[in-house]
Amino acid sequence: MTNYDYDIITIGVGPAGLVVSAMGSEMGLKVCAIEKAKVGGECMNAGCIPSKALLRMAKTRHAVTKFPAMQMEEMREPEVKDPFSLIQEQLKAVVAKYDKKLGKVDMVKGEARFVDAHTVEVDGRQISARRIFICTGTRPAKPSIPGLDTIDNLLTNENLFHLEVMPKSMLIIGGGAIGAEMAQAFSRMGCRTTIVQMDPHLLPFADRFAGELLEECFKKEGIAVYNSRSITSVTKNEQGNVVLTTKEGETLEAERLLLAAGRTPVIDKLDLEKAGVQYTPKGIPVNANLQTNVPNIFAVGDCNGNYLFSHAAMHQGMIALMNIMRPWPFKKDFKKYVVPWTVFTEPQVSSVGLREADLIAAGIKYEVIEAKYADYGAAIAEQVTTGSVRVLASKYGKIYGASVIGEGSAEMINEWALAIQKKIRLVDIMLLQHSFPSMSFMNKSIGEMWMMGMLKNETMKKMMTKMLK
Ligand SMILES: Cc1cc2nc3c(=O)[nH]c(=O)nc-3n(C[C@H](O)[C@H](O)[C@H](O)COP(=O)(O)OP(=O)(O)OC[C@H]3O[C@@H](n4cnc5c(N)ncnc54)[C@H](O)[C@@H]3O)c2cc1C
Ligand SMILES: NC(=O)c1ccc[n+]([C@@H]2O[C@H](COP(=O)([O-])OP(=O)(O)OC[C@H]3O[C@@H](n4cnc5c(N)ncnc54)[C@H](O)[C@@H]3O)[C@@H](O)[C@H]2O)c1
Repeated sequence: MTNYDYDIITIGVGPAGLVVSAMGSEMGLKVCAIEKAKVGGECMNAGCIPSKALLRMAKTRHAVTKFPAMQMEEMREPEVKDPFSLIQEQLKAVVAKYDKKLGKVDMVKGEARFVDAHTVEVDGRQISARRIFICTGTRPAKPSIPGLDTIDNLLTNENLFHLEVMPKSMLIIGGGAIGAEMAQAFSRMGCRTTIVQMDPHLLPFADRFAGELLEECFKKEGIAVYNSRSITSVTKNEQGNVVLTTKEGETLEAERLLLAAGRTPVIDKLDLEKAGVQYTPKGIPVNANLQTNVPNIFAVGDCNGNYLFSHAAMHQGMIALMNIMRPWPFKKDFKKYVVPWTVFTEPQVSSVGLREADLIAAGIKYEVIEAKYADYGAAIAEQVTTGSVRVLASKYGKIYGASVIGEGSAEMINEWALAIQKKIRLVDIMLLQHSFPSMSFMNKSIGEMWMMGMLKNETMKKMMTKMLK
């Protein structure tokens, strides 16, 4: 048997690489983790965590606007000082926690590239392993917009959280998850934000109604949204401001420009050809076990182009690792697990399972059951009446998909994820007591609404009347 330096090498230590490395070493494997930048990857350093820190600050500042409605004296929104240095401080504490988890892992700092299917090179040092996990993530995609390359102070998620001062105004190319979250965060921190995107509604990956509702909320807060736009140029004017023009006739100007127009996999410098690993512009294709076309090489997380979320990356890492330990009949197919997601705007927008468009395309008959926050006593009393829980289900209560827009949605969606994954039906949700007055009580209401619908059916009515007599 060939001797290798390690059982496992992970290239990249973001959420995917962290899970593979930490779990692998906990399982007793000899693990080497290679990271060219910072442990924690995009998520911890330039993605989920700093963006949520900023959103929280923004929410706190914005809360002042709600004072009069709560019988408190009206106040001006407080001046913003230096949120970005605070965020960088907070990140150090977050990353330190994760660093600890890698206690027994041999960490190598540098950029890895393949030498062959079992060997990588980092700064001239060759390291071999029985199995190699590529966990290299993505970087911001750069659409071919005339003039984009001339914007010397272009913002992306990579430098956004290192700003020294809050800009007065910002144009955002993209109305997806990053564009929407950052538009609201910056706007609430006092920066006038404008979204310009080519898709017809915000959060193009969500059901249309979700994007439209979010846009309505954004407009009330003064965030401008331009959908279905074709950007013809971006330039800088004499004042140093960015000027963006569209084919539809707008000329928009702002101090800064944030690019949030999707992602590109970070695979170009890996020398994948030397290992024989196939790839496409969307990422490295993998099978159900997360193996590439070269069986001892795995591609886990964003770099394989499936579901670009941290929880999905971590889950894939766990599944891939479990699969290498399991004999064939017991291997798990990573695509069989549902992937809930949340966009952390206010209202939060969450979804899991099939969307209406998916059901229509597949020719599956479905019913829509919707419970509105505006009809729920606790939400009325707490003044959080925007949004709804909306479930797509069969007539007999099989749950296909759910979205929750509103207060507490990031927590509430996980119940629907469990229901879909474990094939729990609406009757079971109805029969589960939910603490009251939690927002997730509305999940139970959906079960009750479904049952009421069933009882309207003539056959059911007759049956019930007979039984009652
Ligand atoms: C602004 C923003 C907000 C986000 N918010 C959320 C959120 O709220 N929830 C959520 O689920 N997801 C969120 N995401 C997405 C999330 O960040 C990604 O899905 C997640 O980070 C992917 O994890 P990963 O491990 O696959 O890759 P990454 O986190 O990108 O990590 C890849 C690592 O590999 C390293 N690397 C690359 N090439 C090499 C090489 N050749 N050698 C050595 N190291 C290498 C990189 O330096 C990096 O550290 C957000 C993203 C952004 C940009
Ligand atoms: N809360 C979360 O879970 C969260 C938060 C942020 C990011 N993310 C992840 O990060 C990934 C990247 O987010 P993103 O917002 O960059 O991408 P996205 O794929 O969500 O949205 C891309 C946006 O860019 C626009 N766009 C693309 N090219 C354009 C062009 N030439 N002109 C105008 N508009 C253009 C699209 O219309 C769309 O609005 C997402 O896939 C998401 O999974 C997740």
